[in-house]
Amino acid sequence: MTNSAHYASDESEEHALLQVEGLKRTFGRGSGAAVVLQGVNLSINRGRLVALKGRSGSGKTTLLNLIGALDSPTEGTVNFDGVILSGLSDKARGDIRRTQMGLIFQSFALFPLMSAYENVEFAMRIAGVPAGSRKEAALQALDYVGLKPRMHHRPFEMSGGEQQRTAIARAIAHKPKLLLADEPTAELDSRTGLHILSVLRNLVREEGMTVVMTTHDPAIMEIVDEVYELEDGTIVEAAKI
Ligand SMILES: Nc1ncnc2c1ncn2[C@@H]1O[C@H](COP(=O)(O)OP(=O)(O)OP(=O)(O)O)[C@@H](O)[C@H]1O
Repeated sequence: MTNSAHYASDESEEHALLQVEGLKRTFGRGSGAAVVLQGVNLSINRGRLVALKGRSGSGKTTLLNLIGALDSPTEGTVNFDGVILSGLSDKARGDIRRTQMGLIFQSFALFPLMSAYENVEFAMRIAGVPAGSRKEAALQALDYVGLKPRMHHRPFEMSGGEQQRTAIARAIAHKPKLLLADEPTAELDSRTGLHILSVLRNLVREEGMTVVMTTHDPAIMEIVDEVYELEDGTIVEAAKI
């Protein structure tokens, strides 16, 4: 990032990894338009584990997609590590997402014909990690989530928890600053879900990663540092724990 025009000028906000201001997202136009986010503000510092909660349809995934530069706001800004995402070209935004963020989806979204190792290695190729360091980084990430012994298995040969741990390994292998997870425990039984949460907790505690996840899961509230509650597209409660 060398284009200083995209850097935020406010020195006092320097420490926040993520600063969301006046974020609005409307889908459609005219009388059929759906206003899904109507002015969301939040500020998240490095090394925090953060939950976005709210009932179904409150706008959690929409907000996560905007933070992850998968979508563009109708109004407002997402400032990621000093860079206003909507001020960038599509390519520059994609580069930031691939190299500085990691994404985990509810449905794991693994390539079915690739082993766990190949899934992780392939994602690093996409993230532009040099060939010489991919193998070691993939093994390290798989080891971190406790999956090294099963790394040659393909998704259909793994349990749901193992698939989700593969998805986490894939999302962290390139050492992103920010990990975004959309309902990471939704498809899992409660015990497996707790295991996944402890992996996320450790990533924050031991690696200093910043994690933002959407959830309906009450167990998640037990382990997070901050909770933002969304209702009808606005934050109705923000709690630092
Ligand atoms: N591309 C789109 N076009 C039109 N409406 C959309 C689009 N994406 C989301 N919405 C609407 O925005 C609202 C919020 O959706 P969103 O997925 O952000 O909610 P959520 O809080 O994540 O819900 P859930 O907990 O069920 O996943 C919903 O009413 C949804 O129908």
